[in-house]
Amino acid sequence: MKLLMKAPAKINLSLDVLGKRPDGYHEVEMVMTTIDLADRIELSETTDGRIEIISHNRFVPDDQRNLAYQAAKLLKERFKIKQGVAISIDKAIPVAAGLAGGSSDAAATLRGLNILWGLQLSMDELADLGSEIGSDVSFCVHGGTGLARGRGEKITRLPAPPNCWVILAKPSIGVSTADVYRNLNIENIEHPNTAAMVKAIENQQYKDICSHLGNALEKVTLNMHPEVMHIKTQMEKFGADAVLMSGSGPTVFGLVQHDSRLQRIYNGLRGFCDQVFAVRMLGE
Ligand SMILES: C[C@@](CO)(OP(=O)(O)O)[C@H](O)COP(=O)(O)OP(=O)(O)OC[C@H]1O[C@@H](n2ccc(N)nc2=O)[C@H](O)[C@@H]1O
Ligand SMILES: Nc1ncnc2c1ncn2[C@@H]1O[C@H](COP(=O)(O)OP(=O)(O)O)[C@@H](O)[C@H]1O
Repeated sequence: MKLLMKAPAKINLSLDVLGKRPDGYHEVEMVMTTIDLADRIELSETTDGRIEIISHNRFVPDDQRNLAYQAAKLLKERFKIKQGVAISIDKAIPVAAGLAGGSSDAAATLRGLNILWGLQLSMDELADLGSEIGSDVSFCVHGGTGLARGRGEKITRLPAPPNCWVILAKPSIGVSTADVYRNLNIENIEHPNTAAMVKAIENQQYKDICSHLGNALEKVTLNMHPEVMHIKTQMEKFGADAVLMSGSGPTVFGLVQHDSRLQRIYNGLRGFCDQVFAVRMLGE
């Protein structure tokens, strides 16, 4: 049997870091939402018991380092599954971009194998398992919009934000999440207002969402990679309503409601940036 799964990217509308934990991770508060930029994952049952990764993207590992591989291994071992699976990854989400592509592939693999192997696990149980693979996997299991706490694995669902376009531009550099957290100075963080962002979403106030976009990691990545600042400035200049870096970066996203302005921003960015996308939020 074969199963085709959609693995959407996320953006962080708000990302706050509250402190460093004894386990080396950081305590965070993040408002995240999935967007209609997605990898496609095809899961095919095999009888040889092996887990195989098929990917034609040179930045995506095709062995046990792949987060989708780790998701399959976790379920196979925990539930003593004899069958194998071939996982084919058709990559649309830029890699190491702050868009959780790898985490979303892992989440889609968990959701898909839950069906293929008849495990009957709830979304909460799958999200708990996902947190063993990476901090963003729990959110990606649920998708939609959510408030993430802890190291990112404690999820409270939120309603869909009001309709708007999301324009993404990824400079041609990859950023290591671990490096960004390592270079963060805990004493000198500009904290976004998470509660105000949650309220803006609950009240469907697009303008308030725009004014409360904020990311405590942005300054760190901007210092490491000045080209990210250039993209931010250009996106603002071309007329986005609000602009922010997603996650640990380097992808920058802009929000805009009017179609005419969307075209202008898209064309302007394409003039100097190879990877530009205009997508919708997926909502709840
Ligand atoms: C920054 C964020 C925001 O959504 O996303 P990305 O930019 O990676 O998309 C996440 O916090 C990233 O989540 P994820 O990429 O799953 O992180 P993990 O694999 O768990 O951790 C990678 C490394 O980041 C650091 N890390 C991660 C999460 C966290 N709350 N505190 C940390 O200090 C740790 O050094 C860890 O070794
Ligand atoms: N399925 C996957 N897709 C992309 N990258 C993966 C995957 N599995 C493991 N990786 C590794 O994870 C790293 C971070 O990838 P990604 O999830 O795209 O970035 P981010 O954490 O910035 O959102 C990559 O450099 C890559 O080596």
